[in-house]
Amino acid sequence: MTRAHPAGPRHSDVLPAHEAAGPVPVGSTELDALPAAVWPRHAARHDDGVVRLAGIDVRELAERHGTPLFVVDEADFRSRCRDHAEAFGDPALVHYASKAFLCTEVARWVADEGLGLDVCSEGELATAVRAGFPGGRIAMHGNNKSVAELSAALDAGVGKIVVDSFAEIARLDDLARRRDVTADVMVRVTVGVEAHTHEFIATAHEDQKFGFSLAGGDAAEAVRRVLKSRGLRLVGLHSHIGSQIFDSGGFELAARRVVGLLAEVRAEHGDLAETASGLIDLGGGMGIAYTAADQPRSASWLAGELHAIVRRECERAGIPVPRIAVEPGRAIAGPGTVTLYTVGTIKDVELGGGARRRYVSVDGGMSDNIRTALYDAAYDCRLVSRSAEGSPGATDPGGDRPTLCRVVGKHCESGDVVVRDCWLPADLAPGDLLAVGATGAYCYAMASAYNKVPRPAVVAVRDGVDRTMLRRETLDDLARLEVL
Ligand SMILES: Cc1ncc(COP(=O)(O)O)c(C=O)c1O
Ligand SMILES: N[C@@H](CCCC[NH3+])C(=O)O
Repeated sequence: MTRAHPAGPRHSDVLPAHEAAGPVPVGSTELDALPAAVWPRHAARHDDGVVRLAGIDVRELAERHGTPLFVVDEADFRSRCRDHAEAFGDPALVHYASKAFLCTEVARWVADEGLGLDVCSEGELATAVRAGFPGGRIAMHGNNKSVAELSAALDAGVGKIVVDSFAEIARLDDLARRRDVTADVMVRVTVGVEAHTHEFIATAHEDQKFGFSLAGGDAAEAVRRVLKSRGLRLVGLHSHIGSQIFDSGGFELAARRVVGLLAEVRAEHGDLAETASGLIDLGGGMGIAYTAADQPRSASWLAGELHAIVRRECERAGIPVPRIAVEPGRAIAGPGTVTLYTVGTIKDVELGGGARRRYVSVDGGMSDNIRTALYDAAYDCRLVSRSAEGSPGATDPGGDRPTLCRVVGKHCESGDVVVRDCWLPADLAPGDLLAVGATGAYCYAMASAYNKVPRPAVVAVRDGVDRTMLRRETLDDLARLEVL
């Protein structure tokens, strides 16, 4: 086991919550700021103090669609697709990891931008198919793909299936031969890298469920079995080390080890130029800024690093340089979306020793954002329906200070926290709109209807126009599975 950069950079997902809130803002300008790395590329606070998203007043959005509301900046999403495509030199080598957020419309955007799509269930695949996503540009993942899922993938003409277990290799070979087709597969390799991220979202250390161990020899054996199977064709090797990663150390180590396996495969099986030597997929995991404390790297920087390391390792091993594919999810979907909430109640709680905490309850919570409860994630939260200017203490350093708040949801759970600590104006009041930034990845995708709270709507905004992509769940929707 190798730990990549054990003392790596600190970022908001690992900061103690009070530190994640940042220093006390000195005035309304700081309270009103929308840190550029965190907020959508087309978010701006206008002179009237109200935030516009792609030119649309957040109060209008709340009025038309209700809150909580996910607002997706379409041009932001698309521009991040392009950033990655340019960085990696070919849009088809960038597979958007649809688990971050997927609906039919988003699948169309990804198709439009020429990217590939990574799916990991029959449901994600069905959404892609419904969108008319070209099957050949889809890759299918999963550590326990069922016969039904593998069959659906073959029927959809999925371009690549990333095999993850010996049972799956046999299962897929059988299904492909029955259909008289050859399935293109990649072997998912567990490279033994402990990525510097939350333990729940690290995926390349040995002790976990994904992939074939490199160190234990299973990866080499998986390659042997694929090469022996008449229904399968090996098109590359795959590694994914985890998610929300800021430094390149883990990716570098993974790349080095995958290239090492590639060299072994060539030594054992000869020149597979048309097949395994052609492609390595280094997965997703690129970190984004959730608060101003986070400093994510650009796609072009990461692409430069990965290309350099793969080239160097291939030269050292004396093998041809493969193409490099990646699967960013969060880095494409995350920063362009915000969640709008309406403040419902405000409560000050004595903590002892004179300390107090202000609980600000909003109309959503852990059902639309489980990441805070699950990973202790930090978020940037702002008052967006008006400026903090005029709020007591916001402009007068001698007056009441901006208040350190905990933004909580409406669920029957004390861990129902949306933003553990953030500074908000002292005069925040019921009816004010708050927005939480960078909620495009793994928020709606992991939403639930806990406490029978309906899931929010998701709207796309672009050039002053808003469009509902997913309508708000209704009480009737919640009852639709009941068999009476
Ligand atoms: C195999 C695979 N690829 C890509 C991703 C996308 O990760 P991220 O959204 O962090 O880029 C994941 C999720 O961690 C994954 O499991
Ligand atoms: N759901 C996680 C990431 C796991 C990604 C899937 N392998 C998150 O919110 O950060």
